[in-house]
Amino acid sequence: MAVTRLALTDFRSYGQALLACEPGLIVLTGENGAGKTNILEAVSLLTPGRGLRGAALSEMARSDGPGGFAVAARLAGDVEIGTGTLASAPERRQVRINGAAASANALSEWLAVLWLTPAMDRLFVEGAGGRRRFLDRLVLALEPGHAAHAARYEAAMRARNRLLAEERDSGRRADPAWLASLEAAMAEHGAAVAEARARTVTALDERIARQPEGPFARAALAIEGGEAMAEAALREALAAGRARDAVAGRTLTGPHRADLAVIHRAKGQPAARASTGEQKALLLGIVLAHADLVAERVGRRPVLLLDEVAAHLDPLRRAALFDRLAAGGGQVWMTGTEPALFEAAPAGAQHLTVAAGAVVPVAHPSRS
Ligand SMILES: Nc1ncnc2c1ncn2[C@@H]1O[C@H](COP(=O)(O)OP(=O)(O)OP(=O)(O)O)[C@@H](O)[C@H]1O
Repeated sequence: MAVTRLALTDFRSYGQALLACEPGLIVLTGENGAGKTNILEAVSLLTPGRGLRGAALSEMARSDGPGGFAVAARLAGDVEIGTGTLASAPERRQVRINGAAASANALSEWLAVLWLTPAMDRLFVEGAGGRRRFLDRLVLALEPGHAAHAARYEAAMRARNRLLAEERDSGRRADPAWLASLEAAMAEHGAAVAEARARTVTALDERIARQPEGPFARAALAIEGGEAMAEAALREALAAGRARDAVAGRTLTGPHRADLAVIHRAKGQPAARASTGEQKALLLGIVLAHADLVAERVGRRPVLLLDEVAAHLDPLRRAALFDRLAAGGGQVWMTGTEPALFEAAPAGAQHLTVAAGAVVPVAHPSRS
């Protein structure tokens, strides 16, 4: 899996930008605010969801542009995918695959993208939502249908919550058949979501356990909470929980309550208690092991976006990362302010400089 060409139109700081991309390591350097993360965000939008900043679509259109933006990519194998908005509907995401309109969830059939950003440094210490989104992205790379199940589950849950709130506020009984059909949809898609997450976590945990202890601390993974239930049990639990959920104003049972528990394997301690550096190494270890797992199972390595990761690694771990990236293959986008950080990057890496809304190739820093 690789992006071979990336075209941005009125996206963030870019008016027009066109990038011919190599299939291996792509290094983007430039000063603070130059637009490096914007490029990674553009690539992250070629998958379902809101991209690596989790931002609103209207924020992504260039602020002094005409409104609306486009991110278009050619993938290895000459598939064309693209996404963006129109000025007339700045919050409505448009997706095209090979020239035809498509749903955002359909993008996962073509490309899997995983990312690590500075904001994710707090993934283990903040709320479960971020870890769930991270987990779902790991799952999506292995099971492209996951996004559709998750979206249908959420849509049915929102409709049920609304119905229960109306019943509570008006005192008029909601149509029980309508509630039951929403709960049936939640149970069907919720069970599929929980099962797919469990498969991914089990496979990834086993894979990490088999690896020798190395420069990136090994994690043990498990799913906590959310009471993973089979379809029938989830349907019954939802039906039994109507009154309680109406009072709470939200659904209190189901896979939307699950959390990804991460343990520092060697220390047997929750990741949240590990040092900042250890937490980064744990995350990186998970993402690298996952890329190997996907390559083995799906036959294609996901695209990795590593935003400002190199700067936070000591020289030993940085060299180890470059070694692993070179050994694994696959397309990896990395950013940093200093070209010197990438002196030990594998031969064949593509080095680009980002400045003033443009992206230009540069000679490898060690050779310039
Ligand atoms: N919608 C927008 N329209 C125009 N410019 C924008 C928009 N959104 C963000 N920017 C600009 O993009 C720049 C940030 O780019 P980006 O985050 O990619 O920088 P960076 O090179 O990754 O920097 P750093 O090294 O500090 O992380 C800022 O100057 C910001 O003002």
